[in-house]
Order: sequence, then structure tokens, then C-alpha cells
Amino acid sequence: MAKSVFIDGEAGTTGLQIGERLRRMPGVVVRSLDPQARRDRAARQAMMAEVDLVVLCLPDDAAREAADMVEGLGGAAPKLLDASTAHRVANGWAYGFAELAEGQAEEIAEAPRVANPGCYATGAIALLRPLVDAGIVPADHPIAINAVSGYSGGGKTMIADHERAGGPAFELYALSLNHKHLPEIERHAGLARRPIFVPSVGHFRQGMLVSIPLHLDTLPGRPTAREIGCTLVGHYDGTKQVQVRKTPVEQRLEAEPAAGSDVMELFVFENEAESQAVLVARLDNLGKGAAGAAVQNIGLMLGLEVTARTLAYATA
Ligand SMILES: NC(=O)C1=CN([C@@H]2O[C@H](COP(=O)(O)OP(=O)(O)OC[C@H]3O[C@@H](n4cnc5c(N)ncnc54)[C@H](OP(=O)(O)O)[C@@H]3O)[C@@H](O)[C@H]2O)C=CC1
Ligand SMILES: CC(=O)N[C@@H](CCC(=O)OP(=O)(O)O)C(=O)O
Repeated sequence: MAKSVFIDGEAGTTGLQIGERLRRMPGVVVRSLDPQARRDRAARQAMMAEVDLVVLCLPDDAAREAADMVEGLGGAAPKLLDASTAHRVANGWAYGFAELAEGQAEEIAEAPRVANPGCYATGAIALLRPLVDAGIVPADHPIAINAVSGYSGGGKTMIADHERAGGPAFELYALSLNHKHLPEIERHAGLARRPIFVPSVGHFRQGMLVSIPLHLDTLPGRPTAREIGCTLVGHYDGTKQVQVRKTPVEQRLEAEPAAGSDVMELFVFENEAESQAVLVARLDNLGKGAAGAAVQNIGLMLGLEVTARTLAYATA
């Protein structure tokens, strides 16, 4: 029998992307509320009681409240996947990054509650965790992370700001150095020292670059860029949604080619003579950074196969 899914926040930027993919997924029926009942608490909770899985695509406070509504259903509660920041380091929630480490996909498959990772966090953790686990980057190494996102990363409000004339071309933000993704980056990358994270947003809709500069001669054993690349290749070998790529000959990387793809690409750039490297993750903030990961998690949670027909595998 088909599995039923309700997306709370279906009409938002992330909700729409998840709905689009789920409607192409065999074995899934997407249940929706009438548009006028979208914010009606009783109607939402009644729908939650009828489905196999609920996806929350809501602002953090609304997601916490919705998670309590699901919890309130007791034994009849469906599985829950939260796309917001609310539960990514919370007890009792699995972290929905299937490629994180050995056994993570199984943990997601068995968990009643899964938190979908943040878009920037997905790139940063993908680059750092295998290197920390391999002992190449010590957990307490001082790390700085720079990133640029397309404006769809800020949801409906930021999209409207950018799509009316006079929106900003490019800006750094979260300069209090306290961005909401830092706790999950620290926890799930396995860092013992909080990194400095400087996000930015550019005047393009979709796509994201997350970059981490490293002075290789400050790392124990002075690893080469090649050793770092091989560690990443070894870690992601056999996974479809994370691919380690050769660096482009022109030594440039645009963010926008990631738009429309659920594959995250990883690169290791280097200046060998100076013993310097820059690790870069390129992803679609709405793809592997949100809806692509969500659908991958839903497949695991419902025991359904996720194929190229469902996910957007087009790559640059
Ligand atoms: N955009 C991105 O790249 C990513 C976003 N996320 C996260 O996903 C979540 C949704 O973000 P995004 O889709 O961008 O945001 P949007 O602003 O585009 O959409 C938010 C949705 O939530 C609904 N909503 C807001 N408040 C309530 C409420 N109190 N009760 C019921 N519904 C409510 C809105 O309803 P209505 O349509 O009626 O206004 C809207 O559909 C956020 O937590 C965000 O941080 C995660 C990864 C990436
Ligand atoms: C450009 C922009 O504003 N981006 C958002 C992050 C988008 C995202 O992934 O947020 P979640 O934590 O909900 O997953 C921000 O920095 O707040």
C-alpha cells in the first residue's frame, strides 16, 4: 500500500520543492489541506493523525509547535521530518545526513524523528567530518568557513526582496558570528572548537558555495591536498548525492550551476608551493541543502527506493 505524507508548510519555498519531488516518487501519496485551512491548527493535527509521515517546512517556532502537535497524537503519531533549524542538535532526533558516517542511513531509517540538515551546514559538514574522523583535521583546529547562497535560501521574504528592483547585489551577514547553523556544524562535523562562519547572499536565486581555507602546514602530519581529496573520495565512494570532483582547469567555480541538482559536489583546490588548500562544496540550497536531502530521508524512513526519477540528478 502507498505511504501517505503531509507537508506542513507545503506552499513555502522548501515545501513546494519537496512536494514536487514526492509527487514523482513511486509508493507515495501526498496529502494536502485546502489552502484556507493551511494555518488551521485543528485541521493540521487531524491530517497529521491520518498519514505515515509529516514533513515540517515551517519557521523554527512553528516547527516546534507542530512537533508538539505530532507528539500529542501519542501511539498514533506518524514519523516526523523537520526541515527547520529547531531540532538539529536536539535529543531524540536523528540528523538527516545519510552520508555523515557509517550507520547514519540506518539510524535515519529507524528514527521516529529526523532533523533535515541546514543548507550551509550540509556543505561544511560534508567537507570536514571525514577529515576529522581520519585525524587529518584535529577537532580543535581553528576553522573558518565562508559561504555564498542564492537568495531563495531566505525563503519567501528574501525572494520578494530580491525580485523587486533595487534589491542588494551581494552582502555578508550574520556578522555577529553566531549564525543558526553553527551548533549543528560543530556537533556533526565533530569539532571541539566553534568555527568562524561568514555566510553571504548574492543576487541569484539558487545555488551555494561553502569554502574552507586550510594552511596544510599547520595540520599534524602536513597532509597534501591529494591526501585530503583521497580521504573524501574514500568516504563518499558509492554514494550518489555527494560526488568528489576534479578541480576545473580554469580554477574558478560558480554557484549557479548547482541549481536544479540534488547532487552536492566537493572540490579540493591547492597551491602546493605555499602548502595551502581550499575545500569547496557546491550544492543547491533547495536541493541537497533542503528538498533533495528531505526526499532521501523520506525514502529511508518509509523504506522506499528513491530513484533518479524522483531526485534531480542533473549536474554541472
Ligand atoms: N529556503 C531554503 O533554502 C531552506 C529553508 N529551510 C528551512 O525550511 C523552513 C521553511 O523555509 P522556507 O520554505 O524557505 O520558508 P518560506 O517563507 O518560503 O515558507 C514558510 C512556510 O511556512 C508557513 N508558515 C509560516 N508560519 C506558519 C504557522 N505559524 N503555521 C503554519 N504555517 C506557517 C508559510 O505559510 P503561508 O504559505 O501561509 O505563508 C509558508 O508556507 C524554515 O525552517 C527554513 O529555515 C531549510 C533548508 C533550506
Ligand atoms: C540566504 C539565507 O538567508 N539563508 C538562510 C539559511 C537557509 C537554511 O538552510 O536554513 P535552515 O537552517 O532552515 O535550513 C539563513 O542564513 O538564515
